[in-house]
Amino acid sequence: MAALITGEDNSKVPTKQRPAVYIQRSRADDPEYGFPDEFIELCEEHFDVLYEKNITGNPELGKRVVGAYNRGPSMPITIDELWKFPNLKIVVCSGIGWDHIDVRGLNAHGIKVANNPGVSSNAVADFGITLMLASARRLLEGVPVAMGSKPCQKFNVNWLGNDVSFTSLGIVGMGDIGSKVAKRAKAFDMEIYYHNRNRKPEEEESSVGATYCPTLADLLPRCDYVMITCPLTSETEGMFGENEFKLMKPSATLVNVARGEIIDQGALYTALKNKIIKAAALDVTYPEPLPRDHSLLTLPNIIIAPHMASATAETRKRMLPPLVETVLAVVEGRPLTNEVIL
Ligand SMILES: O=C(O)C(=O)CO
Repeated sequence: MAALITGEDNSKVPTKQRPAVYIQRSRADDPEYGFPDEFIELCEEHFDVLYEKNITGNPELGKRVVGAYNRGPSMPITIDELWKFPNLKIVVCSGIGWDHIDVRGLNAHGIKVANNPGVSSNAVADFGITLMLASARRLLEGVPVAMGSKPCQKFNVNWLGNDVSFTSLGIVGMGDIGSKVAKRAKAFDMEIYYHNRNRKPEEEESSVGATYCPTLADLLPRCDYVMITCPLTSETEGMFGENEFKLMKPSATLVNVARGEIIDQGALYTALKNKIIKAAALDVTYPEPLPRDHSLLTLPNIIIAPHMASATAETRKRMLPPLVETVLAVVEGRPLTNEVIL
């Protein structure tokens, strides 16, 4: 087994010349963050391992780094951070999103970028449905009253929420996550509409029976719930603004499990405050977290989660082997199926 390099202890620098990987932050730094120990162990089967805090002490090892692992959008990896790895070939994002990585900048230095698609789609789809149900059934208003953190006088009010079953859902972004949301929503007998760059006949012809909407203007007026599941790109940034909220039903709820920047948050505040739309349920915002005095946090008709849609123990475990496999493929000159190509 290769030595695990731990910052201060440079006596453990391995002598065996094999490729190395850089892990942006490891559990060795803080057990609440970063990649689990299991990932380090998987990496060690093939590579020597370098962490951010011991780069300076290990120039020789830095030269052997071929792959760098990025923890996620909360920790963007910068070109400045990577200059000590002259032989770096690839930056691998732990999740699906790669919008926090300067793909063009890295490509210009001959460094590829890859993401980790597929493995977290079920968890993210589950969470989108969770947010939709929690918002519709006023879960976050009721629970603190029942559990004692809010005054109990309201205990016996009617707690009237709204139905989800037999309503309509608009899915914005019919990729793997959108498709899994559609299947789940069908089990609630929801009418499914979708908007996507490309039409997806399989979603229309399957039992989901989704209806394609070529524009948001077609989709929004028809939907009781709208869920954003598309990537953040220059086309989708700010896609939901004042005009889109006006096109939505006043009884509609917007759910976002994609990226905060897809919604113009100022316009969302105005739409929720003035009841242009009924509610929002977000797993993502910008920045994350929102400053404690942010206007969105003053509204009663919003739920905000801490970007936790993919956070299940099983999903996080499944995410690990493909990360190792991606760098191995590069080392062995095999084709990549998950390279981010712009
Ligand atoms: O995988 C990602 O990029 C996510 O943000 C999951 O929530």
